[in-house]
Amino acid sequence: MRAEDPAIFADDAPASRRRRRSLAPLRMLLPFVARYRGTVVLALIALVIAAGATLAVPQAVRRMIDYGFTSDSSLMVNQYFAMLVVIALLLAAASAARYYLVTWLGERVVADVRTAVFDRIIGLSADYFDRARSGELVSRLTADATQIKATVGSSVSVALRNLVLGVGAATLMVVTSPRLSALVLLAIPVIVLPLVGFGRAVRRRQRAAQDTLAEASAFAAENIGGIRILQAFTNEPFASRRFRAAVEDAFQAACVSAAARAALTFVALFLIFGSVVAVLWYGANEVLAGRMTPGTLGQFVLYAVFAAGALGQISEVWGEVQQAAGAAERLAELLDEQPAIAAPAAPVPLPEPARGAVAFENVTFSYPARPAEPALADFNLQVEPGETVAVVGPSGAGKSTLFHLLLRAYDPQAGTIRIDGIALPDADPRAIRQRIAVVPQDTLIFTGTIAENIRYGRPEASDDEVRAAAAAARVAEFVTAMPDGYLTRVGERGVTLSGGQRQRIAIARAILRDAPILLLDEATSSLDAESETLVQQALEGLMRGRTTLVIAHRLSTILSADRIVVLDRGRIVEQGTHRSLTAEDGLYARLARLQFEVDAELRAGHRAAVGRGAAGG
Ligand SMILES: Nc1ncnc2c1ncn2[C@@H]1O[C@H](COP(=O)(O)OP(=O)(O)OP(=O)(O)O)[C@@H](O)[C@H]1O
Repeated sequence: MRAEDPAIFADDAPASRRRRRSLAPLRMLLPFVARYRGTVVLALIALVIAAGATLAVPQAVRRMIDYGFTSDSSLMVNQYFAMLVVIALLLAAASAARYYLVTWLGERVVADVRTAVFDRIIGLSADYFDRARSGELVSRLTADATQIKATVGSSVSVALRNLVLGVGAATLMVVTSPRLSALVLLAIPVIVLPLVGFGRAVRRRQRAAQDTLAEASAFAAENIGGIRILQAFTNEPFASRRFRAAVEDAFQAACVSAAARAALTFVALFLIFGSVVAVLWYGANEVLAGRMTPGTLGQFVLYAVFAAGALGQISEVWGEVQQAAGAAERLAELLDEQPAIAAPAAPVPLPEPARGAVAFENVTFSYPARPAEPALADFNLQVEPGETVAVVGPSGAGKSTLFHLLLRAYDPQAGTIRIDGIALPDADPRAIRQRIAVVPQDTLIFTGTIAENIRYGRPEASDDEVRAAAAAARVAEFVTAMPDGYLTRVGERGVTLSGGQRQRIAIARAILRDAPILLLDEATSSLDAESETLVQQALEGLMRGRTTLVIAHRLSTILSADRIVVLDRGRIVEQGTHRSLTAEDGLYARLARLQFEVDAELRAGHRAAVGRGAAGG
């Protein structure tokens, strides 16, 4: 989707709204966690020690109440307090260790998940990106992954700690006073049943909140990406309104989710502590009747508070774990995505040395997004090694589609495409792409230095090779005038460079890549005469000795091509040289009259003006 048509946003539903109730999606994390078994075991040990130390506290408290205060010997009191200090020390050390280990695990796992998801995304083929929205993918990599970090790095450990503590406290409650415990047992269904119901509602609302947030992120990413177009169309108020609406939706969804969670917390805390008060009241009467010591009641109440607190905390993090299950599901969907185009089990190696022969044989292809409309129909074209073929034709004729198919972004539904005699599906797509250099119409410039941007053509190239490519592509001409030379930083997408400069960087990349086949999509944006001459010279250097398919927009390119192929609606309608095709007076002649001659006239006019200016100066 393009930045200039944000209206499409409104019609887009989020990629998936499947609702699942279970925690099963969290299973995807198992292989990631299993890599760090040692840490998991250490964390569990720390967890059990901390829980054990906590559970020892009420024992010490009972002794203190029953014997400590009544005994004449102050030695006993000292002993119990010393015991409490040791317990506190153990508790503190084990809790700190558990905190560190579990946080480490959370950070580690989420780093691994992020890397795995990113690797998977960049390995997917073009048809996936025809459907997907980059903003939403980024939101999954950031927001969803963070959610999982919170879960693995804290919620799960809180839940586990409270589970151990809760079970331990409950057992010790029974040991301390079976009668009071029976009373508590009666209260449990009263507590648990409403919690389960509320938990479901919370989960549903949280996934909704997360989905709306991803919507807002996708919208922001698209519009910031296309900020210049957005501003040029003065669509700021419109975009602002749309974003505000998306953010408000996210806010509303978050509020609903928070309200549900607040209600859950209210119900949980009130029911739990209400029950404790009831039990305490009963126990107090038992003590007054002399059926129980005050220390035992104190111990029981402490265990009950621990058990209740544990249950309360579990109910609180339960929502977070549910939320993480939603996030894990979204990431698992990405990890399960299979690229439509992958290397065969036993790829056929491309012949060495490369010759650069290209053949389209009876190729019929329609884009997956538009299956009824063939972009190429029964298309045949043989390009000899070293030959330059100019492809011309009206907009939408299928010119760029030829490039997509050669690069194996898509597979045709019928026919075969060969490079050096090997059918593309038989080879490794990466091996094919390594034989091809692309100079696109719009050069993608990354944030970084000019040298880094050129090196994109072949990351392992040496500094000298980068410099040589830059010189051949006439990049050197403008780089030497820049304050930091090749180390000058260019803004995101090259906003600090002119169109001609960006094109020359693209050419330098292709020169550095040094591939036998060159796919050149000439820029339509007109350059001034001087830039154009420089770009033209750079291109001539690049095309020499390579098989070149060029989507041509300039007369000079067409005149220097060995052959011109005229495409219309996915078929070749004419072939020949400029001279023969002009004589035919068909589609080419019409296009040439409309486009190329106008170009030539403009240039002639421009040169005359420059000449006059020079003469006058
Ligand atoms: N990713 C895509 N999904 C669906 N249809 C597509 C896709 N890309 C191109 N098309 C359609 O395929 C047809 C051929 O497009 P192609 O980009 O090859 O034309 P072109 O000759 O390069 O046009 P232009 O000169 O305007 O760039 C067009 O009808 C176009 O709308």
